[in-house]
Amino acid sequence: MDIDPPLQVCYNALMKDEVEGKNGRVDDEVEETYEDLPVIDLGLLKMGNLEREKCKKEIVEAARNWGFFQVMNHGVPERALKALLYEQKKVFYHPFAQKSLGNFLNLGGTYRWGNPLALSPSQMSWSEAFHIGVLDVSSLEEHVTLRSTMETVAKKFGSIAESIAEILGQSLGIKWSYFKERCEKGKSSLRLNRYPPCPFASKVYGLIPHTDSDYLTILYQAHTSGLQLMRDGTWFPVKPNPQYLLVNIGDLLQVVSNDVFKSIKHRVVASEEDERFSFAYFYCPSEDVMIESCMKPSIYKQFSYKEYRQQIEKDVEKTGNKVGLSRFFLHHVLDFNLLNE
Ligand SMILES: O=C(O)CCC(=O)C(=O)O
Ligand SMILES: [Fe+2]
Repeated sequence: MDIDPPLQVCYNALMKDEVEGKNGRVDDEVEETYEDLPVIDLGLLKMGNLEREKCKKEIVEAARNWGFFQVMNHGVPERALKALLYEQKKVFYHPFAQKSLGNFLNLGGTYRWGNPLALSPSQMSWSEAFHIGVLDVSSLEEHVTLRSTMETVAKKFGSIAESIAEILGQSLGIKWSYFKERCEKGKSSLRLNRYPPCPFASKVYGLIPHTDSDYLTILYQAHTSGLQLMRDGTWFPVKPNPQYLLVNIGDLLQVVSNDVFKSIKHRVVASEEDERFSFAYFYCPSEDVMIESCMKPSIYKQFSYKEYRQQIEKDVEKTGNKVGLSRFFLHHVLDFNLLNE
C-alpha cells in the first residue's frame, strides 16, 4: 500500500543522492528507562498559600534543572484531549491530494509533511502536521467540531502556558504581565502531528532533533512512545502517560532568562509498527516583540521574534537544519558544534 503522505518517494530520492555510508540518521545512545522526569501537581496552585508556593518552587526547579517536565491535575478534561485526537485523525485521513491543497481547512500554508528542504534522510521527518495559528482557528468555518475542540484545547493550554510563564518570570524578577502582554495578540499556535508507521524506522526520524522556537510548549502525546529528550548528551525516552501534559522551555525563554532556563533538544523516533499522534501548543509573542535577556551581562543580542523566524527559515533553506540561538550570541561567539550539526 502506498504511504500517505508520499514520504517514501521523498525518502527514495534522498537515498539516491546520498554518499554511501552517510545515509540514515545517526544512532546515538539511548537510555532504556526514564523514571525521573519531574511530575508537578498543578492542582496545588488552586489550594492554600503554602501549597501554591510549593508548586511554584517545583515548577521553577524543574525548569532550571530539566527544561522539560510533566504536569498532572492540569484542568484539561481528558474528554477534550481525546476529542482533539479523534478530530485530528479525521483530518489526517483525508487523501494527500486534498490536504496539500493550499486552501484545505480554509487556511493557507498550514500543512507540513516530511521536509522538502532535507538534504539527507537524517534531515527528513517521517511525519505530517497541521500548524495553525491560535487566532486563525475561528476561520475553520466548515469544520465545526474540529474548530470547537481546537478552541477548547487552545484556550486551556494557553492559560496553562501563561501561568507557567508567569511563575518562571516572577522567579527572574520579571513583571507578572510580561508574557501576557507580549503573547495576547501573538503568534501562538497549535500543531497537530501524525507519525505514520515507517518501513525504514532505523534510517529516519519521526521528527528531527530540534528545540522549539517559542517561549514554552505544552504537549500532549497520549499513549504512544517515540518522544525523546536530550539530557547531558544522552537521549532519554519520555514515557507516555495520557493523564499528563508535557511542558518544555523554548528558545525565547532561554534568551529572556539569559540561559537560566534551557531550551531542550528533543526528537521523535520513527516506528515500524505504530502510528502515533500528538499535539502541541507553542506559546509565542507577536512578530514585532523584541526578545532580550532580563539580566546583564546578556549572552544574546536583542532581536525581534520576526527576525528569529526569518533567520531559521534562511538556515533551514541553506543547510536543512535550524541553527537557532547561536546565531544571536553577543560578541560573535559562534557555537561551531551547533553549526555543524
Ligand atoms: O510529537 C511529539 O511528541 C513532539 C512534537 C514536537 O516536538 C513538536 O511538534 O515540536
Ligand atoms: Fe518540539
